[in-house]
Amino acid sequence: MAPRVLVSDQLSPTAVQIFKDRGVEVDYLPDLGKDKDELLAVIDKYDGLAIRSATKVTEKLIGAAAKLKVVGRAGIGVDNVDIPAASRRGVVVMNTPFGNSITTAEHAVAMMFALARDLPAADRSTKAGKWEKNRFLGVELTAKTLGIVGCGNIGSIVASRAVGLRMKVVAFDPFLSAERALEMGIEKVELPELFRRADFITLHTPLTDRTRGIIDAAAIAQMKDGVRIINCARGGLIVEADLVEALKSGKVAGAGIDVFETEPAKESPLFDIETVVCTPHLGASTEEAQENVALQVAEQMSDYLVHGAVSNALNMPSITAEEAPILTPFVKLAEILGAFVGQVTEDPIKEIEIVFDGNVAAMNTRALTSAAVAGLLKPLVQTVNMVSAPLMAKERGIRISEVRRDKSGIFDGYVMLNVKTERMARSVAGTCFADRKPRFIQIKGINLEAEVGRHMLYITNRDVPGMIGAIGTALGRNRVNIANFHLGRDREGGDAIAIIYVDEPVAEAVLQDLRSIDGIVQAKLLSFEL
Ligand SMILES: NC(=O)c1ccc[n+]([C@@H]2O[C@H](COP(=O)([O-])OP(=O)(O)OC[C@H]3O[C@@H](n4cnc5c(N)ncnc54)[C@H](O)[C@@H]3O)[C@@H](O)[C@H]2O)c1
Ligand SMILES: O=C(O)CC[C@@H](O)C(=O)O
Repeated sequence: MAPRVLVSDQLSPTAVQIFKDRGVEVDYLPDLGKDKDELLAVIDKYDGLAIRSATKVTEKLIGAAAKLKVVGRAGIGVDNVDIPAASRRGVVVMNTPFGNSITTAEHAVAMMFALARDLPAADRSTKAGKWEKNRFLGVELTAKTLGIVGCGNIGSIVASRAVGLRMKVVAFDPFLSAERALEMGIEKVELPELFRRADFITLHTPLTDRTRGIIDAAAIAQMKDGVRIINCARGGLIVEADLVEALKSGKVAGAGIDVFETEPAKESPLFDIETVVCTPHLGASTEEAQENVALQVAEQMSDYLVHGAVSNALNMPSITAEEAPILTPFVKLAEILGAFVGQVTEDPIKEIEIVFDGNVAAMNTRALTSAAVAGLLKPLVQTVNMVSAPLMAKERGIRISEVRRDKSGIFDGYVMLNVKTERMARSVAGTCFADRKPRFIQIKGINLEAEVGRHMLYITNRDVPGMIGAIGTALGRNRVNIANFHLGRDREGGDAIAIIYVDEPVAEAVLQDLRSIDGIVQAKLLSFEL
């Protein structure tokens, strides 16, 4: 029987045609995504669901979707899809990472012009017959400083346009290397400096725990008087109440807002402020971008449903059916090693070397490398996947190399990740035993053997008596249950590490408590998707 796909958001007709051409039955019901109950009632009939941002793919919806195999997002952001829930149910989630980047960058640039010359207000006033020539005194963009927060696909396109407009561009992005910034003709700065120097600030990060509320009252206080702020990325990056206050006081001279804390935004205090230009999440809305993303999502979903081929999946590696049983645990291992380094590293990464030792060297190391790089980039680039990770690393000027070598130690095979940042080198190695469970076997050159858990404490300390007791007491005092405790040290009395597998995530206050123990150098909470 032919697979059946539901398109529940507005998508270009190209998508429907492609599904049909590829032998996939398709129901195009572009308003269904807005009606949660109706969607819930019919979703069990479909193998695929093609969406934009209106359809919310919740755990409940996935639970009701008995046949669902793939969700295809015609666009970039997947914050409307519960990916862990989809993964748990074996539903592949795909997006189209580059199809609307130019269009969205152009929207941000359009916002910048609109703010610089007060275009919407001038339009309203002129059409009202007021001819207020003296009221609208704009500012030039030439020679002004644009601060870009998040310089990935879209941010770097905005940068290139702004450079063409003869603006000075400063960018903050932990994954932007100084070399890449130089290549683009922009300056890499830290966030406080960007706030201090920018006349215009534009946001192009995903919405993550680290970026939520990145523009709040405290951030605005550091900015120039009269700064103009643009958000064509995600609502939630700006604390809207704080922005409203700053607009009212005149500290912020204008704001271009395409995305809102709550969408659809039918009302907002921002709407009452004359210097705010709002659009209803139109960043990706051009004929070209919608054509690109519709075509791409329909091709990808059809390929998966008809041939089992996977591309641009956020929760599944691209692996053939034959290699899957052997490779899958090592793909997870590689991703975990990457996630370990990604979570403990704050500097821009310059080099990643992946060593495949023993029997691992004979596997599909490309998939393993992609998984390691995806794991490494994930704490910052939420939507990275195994397909996009190598390209994203390249765009960020990160050099990747692979080393394959014969068995060199007691393990039949293992994977080691050596990462160089601008300031330091890091190394972590792991393997899978017959039980297919990933284990850390070496961190910073220190041997240990630690099964990987969802929540782990990574502690570095001096090798002195009493550390285990002190750590255990601090965790007990804070009612943190220890599932497993692993230790290692480089030499007697030297540097030591502890990897502690805990049942629940640990609060920052507990980490502070641990850090206050004499002899502890650092304590971090790490999370892994298992
Ligand atoms: N308005 C729209 O219609 C529309 C359309 C497309 C994309 N988007 C949104 O635009 C955003 C950017 O998309 P993209 O394709 O450029 O993504 P991307 O992943 O290519 O780039 C995001 C960049 O943000 C950086 N970053 C992550 N955390 C950061 C932090 N704390 N501080 C500074 N930088 C940080 C990452 O290193 C990365 O380079 C996403 O939120 C996406 O959902 C909106
Ligand atoms: O589908 C849209 O209109 C918005 C898409 C955009 O938010 C994205 O993340 O790609």
